[in-house]
Amino acid sequence: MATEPLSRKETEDRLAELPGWSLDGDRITRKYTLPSHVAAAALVAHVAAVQDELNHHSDLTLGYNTVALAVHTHSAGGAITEKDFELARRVEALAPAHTAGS
Ligand SMILES: C[C@H](O)[C@H](O)[C@H]1CNC2=NC(N)=NC(=O)C2=N1
Repeated sequence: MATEPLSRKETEDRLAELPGWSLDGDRITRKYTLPSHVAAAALVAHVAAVQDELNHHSDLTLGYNTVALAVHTHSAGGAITEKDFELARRVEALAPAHTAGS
């Protein structure tokens, strides 16, 4: 998986395919709302397992009924790379099973 920084246009093109995700400074971010705090914690555990699988570990924050991700690539100097979008797509794919919404 390439870890070169993506251009602004490459980033925006990929974000257009990921509703709910947006650019916040030098990271791509999304916040999910869950039906309960325990459901939110379960989503955190699931995302953490995917992060280990991909060896790509974003900030992952448990709030009250919420889970927030802020993703960039440390090894690319904090830039946004294709690895960030791979993680975002994987999280999008698993979120519906947790009834995670915007
Ligand atoms: C040694 C290991 O491959 C690196 O530390 C990985 C682990 N997880 C990571 N996560 C993120 N977000 N960026 C990285 O550059 C990164 N590098």
